[in-house]
Amino acid sequence: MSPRADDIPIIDLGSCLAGQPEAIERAARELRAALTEVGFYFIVNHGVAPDLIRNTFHQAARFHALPPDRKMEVRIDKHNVGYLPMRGDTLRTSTVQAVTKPNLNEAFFVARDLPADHPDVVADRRFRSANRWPSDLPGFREAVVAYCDTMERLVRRLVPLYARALGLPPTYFDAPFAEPQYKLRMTHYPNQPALADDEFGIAPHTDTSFLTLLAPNEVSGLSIRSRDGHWIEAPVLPDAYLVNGGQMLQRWTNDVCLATPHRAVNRSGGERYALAFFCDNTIDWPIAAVPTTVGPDRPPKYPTTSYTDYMVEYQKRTYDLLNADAKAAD
Ligand SMILES: O=C(O)CCC(=O)C(=O)O
Ligand SMILES: [Fe+2]
Repeated sequence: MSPRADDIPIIDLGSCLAGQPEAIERAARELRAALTEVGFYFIVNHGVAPDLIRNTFHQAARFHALPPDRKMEVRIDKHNVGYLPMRGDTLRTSTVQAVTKPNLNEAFFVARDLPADHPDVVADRRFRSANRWPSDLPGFREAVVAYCDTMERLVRRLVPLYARALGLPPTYFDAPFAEPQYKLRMTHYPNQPALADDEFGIAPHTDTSFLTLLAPNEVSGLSIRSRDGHWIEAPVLPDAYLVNGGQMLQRWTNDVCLATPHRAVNRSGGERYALAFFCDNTIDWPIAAVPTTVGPDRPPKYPTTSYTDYMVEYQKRTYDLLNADAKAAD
């Protein structure tokens, strides 16, 4: 049995990142179990410097401490970058339960920091925009970009394990993840002392991602719905990233891997911040079930899609604010 924190497996990346073949195969076996039975796992010895993580949490707090009008200057746009105000989204897409109340959080979203003269930025290509950085917040952009670069490197080291976990050659995901699409969500959850019935910091949902990297959080509040339907509080495990699969992973694996519902409520008595790095394949890569997850008895459950098509539809259903903007533009 591999180690677990409550019901969530812990995968030690130390020796696999050092390239030991047996360690890679063992981690791949543990990863398969995690992805198919739980949908969440912790990673330890991931190589991300604690100072970098601490500083990125600090940057999240710095951003959210800005006056509201400063934050509204970088209000979220159709590319899903920028500031999402408190109660700015309702997770209507949730298959977990009917969600009617908007989320009690505010968030700042960052994507790959494309230069203003990048052809996709110039063309205003959906989800390939320049980021919306706040003015007069020295060092913020550099720190956040450094964090995203580190997360991207970690994903590059994880995808060979995903390939092995799925019985594929280790290089299988290298090309689809050559330039991954990603979003860093820097979320602020105010303390919620009295919990209204269906009001959450973030309501029960599954992520859209292939994988999400949740930075080690000292403040608890996240719960995960187990397959038998009860909610498990995610333990606070110092220095461990918590990783989960989302809807894109289900599509890539024909539902062999789980997208496990989760939710967060901050009852810590203080502020809670979260750093969620949602990562997907290169924007144009066709998203279809990998060969080891289909067969005569297991036909593909989903039509082939693309990041853009999928996210356009998802956003329409999720973001109140964008919908209001779109209506105003009609
Ligand atoms: O706040 C957390 O710990 C998790 C956040 C989350 O699930 C999300 O942003 O999708
Ligand atoms: Fe999530």
